[in-house]
Amino acid sequence: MTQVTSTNSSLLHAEQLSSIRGGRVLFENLNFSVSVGQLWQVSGPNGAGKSSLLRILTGLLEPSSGAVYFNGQPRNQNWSEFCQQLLFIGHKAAVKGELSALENFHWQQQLSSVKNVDAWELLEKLGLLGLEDELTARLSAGQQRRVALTRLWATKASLWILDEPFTALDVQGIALLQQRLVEHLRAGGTIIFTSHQSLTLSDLTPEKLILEYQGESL
Ligand SMILES: Nc1ncnc2c1ncn2[C@@H]1O[C@H](COP(=O)(O)OP(=O)(O)OP(=O)(O)O)[C@@H](O)[C@H]1O
Repeated sequence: MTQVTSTNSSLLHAEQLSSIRGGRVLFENLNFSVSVGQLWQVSGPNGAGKSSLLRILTGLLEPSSGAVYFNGQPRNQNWSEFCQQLLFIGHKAAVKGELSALENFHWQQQLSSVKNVDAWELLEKLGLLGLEDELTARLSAGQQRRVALTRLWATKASLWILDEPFTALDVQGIALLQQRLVEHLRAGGTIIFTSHQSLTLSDLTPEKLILEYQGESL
């Protein structure tokens, strides 16, 4: 497992993080620091604990031990600011199947409080024009992913945590997402993502955190 030393200036710092799930140690005493403007890729084999780690970083899952710091303070003491700065998209498409693409976008837009995005332009950019009234549950996996990714164009959050964001996307969708990630980084944003593919965004090479599969059960 790659470990990186802590710095006080980090945006997000993981201190001695351990996770035990399903009677198996996924990772132990994991330390790393993510600075503002960095791109981090978490990789490793199926079941290594990548999604679990991302969920711990977002606060959706408690670590078995250790702590997460945000802007130099325990994240829980900084919770409101952390939530304002965070955009998390999990590995499931995270869309409401009973709503249309357009309704999903409006619903997300309400949550993000970003109002100045033209929904029609965005749907066109994401290749969803003509499908806007279709129930999202009836769209293909890649189209559902595109609906979920509309959030990346309508957010003020600076810290993006994305679990397998490229899943199900076609070549054009991957290029569009890569372009959006580069824009966010160039604007000073920070991204932590998981992917099984090695990735270079423009001239930006991600910092790597590699989890190994710990096969032994407790
Ligand atoms: N809800 C759960 N309850 C109990 N154990 C779980 C749960 N979800 C995951 N696990 C355990 O955690 C392990 C790691 O799962 P996780 O989804 O974090 O791996 P991953 O590295 O993201 O895998 P993949 O590459 O397949 O997405 C699983 O193998 C399973 O043993």
